[in-house]
Parts: sequence; structure tokens; C-alpha cells
Amino acid sequence: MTSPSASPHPAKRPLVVMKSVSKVFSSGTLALSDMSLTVESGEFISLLGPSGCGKSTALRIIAGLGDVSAGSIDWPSSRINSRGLPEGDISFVFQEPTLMPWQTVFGNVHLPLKLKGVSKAAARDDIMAALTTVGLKDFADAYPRELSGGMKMRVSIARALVTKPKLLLMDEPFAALDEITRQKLNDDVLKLWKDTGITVIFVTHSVFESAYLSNRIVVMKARPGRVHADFPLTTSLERGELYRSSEEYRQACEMVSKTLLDAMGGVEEH
Ligand SMILES: Nc1ncnc2c1ncn2[C@@H]1O[C@H](COP(=O)(O)OP(=O)(O)OP(=O)(O)O)[C@@H](O)[C@H]1O
Repeated sequence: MTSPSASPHPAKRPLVVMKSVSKVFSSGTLALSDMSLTVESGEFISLLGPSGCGKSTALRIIAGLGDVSAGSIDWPSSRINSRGLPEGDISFVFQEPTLMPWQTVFGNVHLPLKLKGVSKAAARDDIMAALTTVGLKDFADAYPRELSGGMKMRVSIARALVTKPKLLLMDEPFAALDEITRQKLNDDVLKLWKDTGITVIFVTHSVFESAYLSNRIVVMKARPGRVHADFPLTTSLERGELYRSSEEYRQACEMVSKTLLDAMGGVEEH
């Protein structure tokens, strides 16, 4: 029997809660100080801030690639493994695609599943599905040297998706690409986000990219990093070419740009 106080629609629990996190490196650098951030499932968050403010450090800590000096990272809606991490729920895409040159595209995307003991044969459907998602299903047998920079990054994204994570952490993934390729990949990531409902935290230096992609912007203060501003970014327009040339997008860019400048103490970076 259900208790009279139990709600038929229990409130959704956040995906990850970063509570008053500080990080001091062994060098003595205080990278983060009292940083708190609650991420809901299905959000697309862009994390911006002055160079060196701790964006990558925050992302790496969420991924379990570094420990906290104080505070905590909680996963209220996930099953936690012995390392305190939600097993299989997080994937990371770095700025460099870091592909194994001696492996084909298929072999590279297989890697995370191979590490879990899944054979190529058993992983085939998942690998091909991930490659289809990034538009590379016809390149499964190609080697990284045969691919363009954008294609290599797509392989890296497919490799991150093959484990079907709940959370995709992306650390300036498109910074090294030319503008047209970057815009194309922005559209691909948006489609992926819409189609799969995956949660994304995306570190970028680009005001334009953040305003185009995200439904929430988090701007960090200069080191030691913590949240300076956190606001939603809604639009009545479908994000695409029309949005890129719209007044709404221009205003969103202006707002993000002003907030970023404010976080830097009103002084432009050189
Ligand atoms: N492993 C490390 N050991 C010591 N200091 C580190 C380490 N990693 C980062 N730092 C320092 O911590 C601070 C935050 O670095 P982090 O890379 O997180 O900043 P960021 O905001 O991502 O920078 P950028 O925008 O330039 O990529 C910097 O001062 C950096 O030098």
C-alpha cells in the first residue's frame, strides 16, 4: 500500500552535485575554491571562464580523474562503484582526439568496451551504432591517418558514446578545428544531445559556441575558480542556421560575453 504522503511523481534527483569543492594541487596552486554546481539530467551546460580558472580541473574532478581537497561530488541518481564513481555513466572527450594510430576506427571505438572485457564481435552493434551517430559508419575500417581533423574528433565522440553514458564531459573538443568544421560538429553534438537525452558539460573559450549550444551557461571566476554566474539560455528558435543569424543569438552572445568580462574583473584577456 502506498503511504498517503508518497507523491506519485517523485521529484527527479539531480545527476551530479558538486558541493563546496576546493582543489589544491601538490604544487600549492589553489585551482578551485568552494565551487558548487548541481547538474540536472538532460542539461547542456557550457562552462566558461578566464584562462586558468579551473574549468578543466572541475571537469576532471567530476570525471573522477582527480580528487577533491575539500567538498564532495555526489551522484544522487546513479549506482556508485568502489571508487565513488557512477560506473559506466561518464565519458570524457578531450581537446585532442587521442586515437591509437595502429588501430582502425572500429578498433579505436571498441577500446572502452574492450577494457570492460567485451569482445569485438559482441561489441559490433554498439560500435556501429556509435559510428552511425557521428556519421562515420562507412569509415569503420579506415585508420586515423586517413581521416581529417573533424573526422578524428567524431571518432573520439563515438568512442565516448559507445558505453552509452548518462553524462558526456567535453573539454574544449573543437578548439583545434577550423570554423566551418567546428560549426558542423556543433550541429552534430546538438543533434546527438536532442536524440539521446544525454547530459553534456562542455568547456569552451568560445562565447559563440556556448551561446549556440547550451541551455545553461556557467561562468567561473578567475583562479581560484568558483561559480561567478549561472543562468539558463532559452530560445524560441530551433538551433540551426536561422538561429545563428537571429537577433536572439546575437543577444545571447552579448550576454555571455558581458558576464565573462565581468568574471575577469572587467579586463580583457591578452
Ligand atoms: N596537475 C596540475 N598540477 C599543478 N597545477 C595544475 C595542474 N593542473 C592544473 N593546474 C593549475 O590549476 C589552475 C587551473 O587549471 P585548469 O587547466 O583547470 O584551468 P582552465 O580554466 O581549464 O584553463 P584554460 O582555459 O587555459 O584551459 C591553473 O593555474 C593550472 O596551472
